[in-house]
Amino acid sequence: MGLLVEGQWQDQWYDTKASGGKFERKASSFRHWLTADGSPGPNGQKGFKAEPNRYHLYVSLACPWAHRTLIFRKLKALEGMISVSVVHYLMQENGWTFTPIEHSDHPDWVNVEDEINHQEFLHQVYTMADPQYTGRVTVPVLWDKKTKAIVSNESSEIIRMLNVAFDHLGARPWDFYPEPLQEEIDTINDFVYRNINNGVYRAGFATTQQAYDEAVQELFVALDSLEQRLGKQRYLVGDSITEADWRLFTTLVRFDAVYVGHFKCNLRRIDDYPNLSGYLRELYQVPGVAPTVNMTHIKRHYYQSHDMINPTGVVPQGPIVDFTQPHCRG
Ligand SMILES: N[C@@H](CCC(=O)N[C@@H](CS)C(=O)NCC(=O)O)C(=O)O
Repeated sequence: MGLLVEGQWQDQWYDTKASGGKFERKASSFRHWLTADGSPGPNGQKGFKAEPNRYHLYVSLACPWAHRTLIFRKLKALEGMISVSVVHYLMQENGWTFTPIEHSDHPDWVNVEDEINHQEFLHQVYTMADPQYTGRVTVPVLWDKKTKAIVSNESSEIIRMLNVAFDHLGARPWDFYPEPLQEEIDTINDFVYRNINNGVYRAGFATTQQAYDEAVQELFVALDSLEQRLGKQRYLVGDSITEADWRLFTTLVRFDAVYVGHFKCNLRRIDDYPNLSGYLRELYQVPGVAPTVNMTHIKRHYYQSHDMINPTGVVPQGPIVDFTQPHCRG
């Protein structure tokens, strides 16, 4: 686990000393935009034109942020237009790697290889795009094969691009960010990001009791309020699935298996919330979503990569969770 400083890899963990034991996530660095015609995106940064077979996603199957982009690629039927490389689930002294995984007979086995740039480490892909890059080397990465550039490494923006940029090229016309709902989606996204998506990390990576206590309290107050909300409506915003649901889903699906134990988010399990657990199963059962969830990568990544939290690297066997049970929603 480390970062690049002026293009040089340095192995170091997050520094929480300066922030009183709190984990503070840094903003992503590459913020260009994919658009139908190559015009600049909403943030005014350089636009890249949507073209079939031009773009590539680097993801970790363990990572909740990267998982969002895989779900959008699947549901928007972009698999034939955007290729993918999966990194090894372990993130240690070299960060994300393409080291081959043994046990190819395992049912959750996937090929771990950079078939596009043939690199060994993801940080080498970052320095191909910017030889002087300083910052963290995170997934997901949206890569332009044509100009050998990183379009974006910010998942919330990549899913917005995938939502519309390829529609004229035959993507499935399923709009997860419809105009009349945008304000409400943005509001709930902010709440879910701070308290839940990033809230579990703020709890898990806290290095003082106070920072942990605060994060856990805020996390469960937020989950309790969403439990209420989902008692009155089927989805987070209105009566159809939106981007806000997928952003919450990737945290919920990891919660009982990883965040309860490894990140000590253990006041309650998602399974203890009738509405949230039914909602989670419903989203999991949307055709195409289940194959994007790889519990082997998820559990092994967290329990084996963070050795300051789990020095033995032992991965627990449970809990037994079955997202295929009836969801009883709607
Ligand atoms: N804001 C980014 C966050 C991505 C992120 O933090 N990914 C994690 C994996 S779950 C990562 O790659 N971490 C490596 C690091 O921080 O060095 C996004 O949503 O795309």
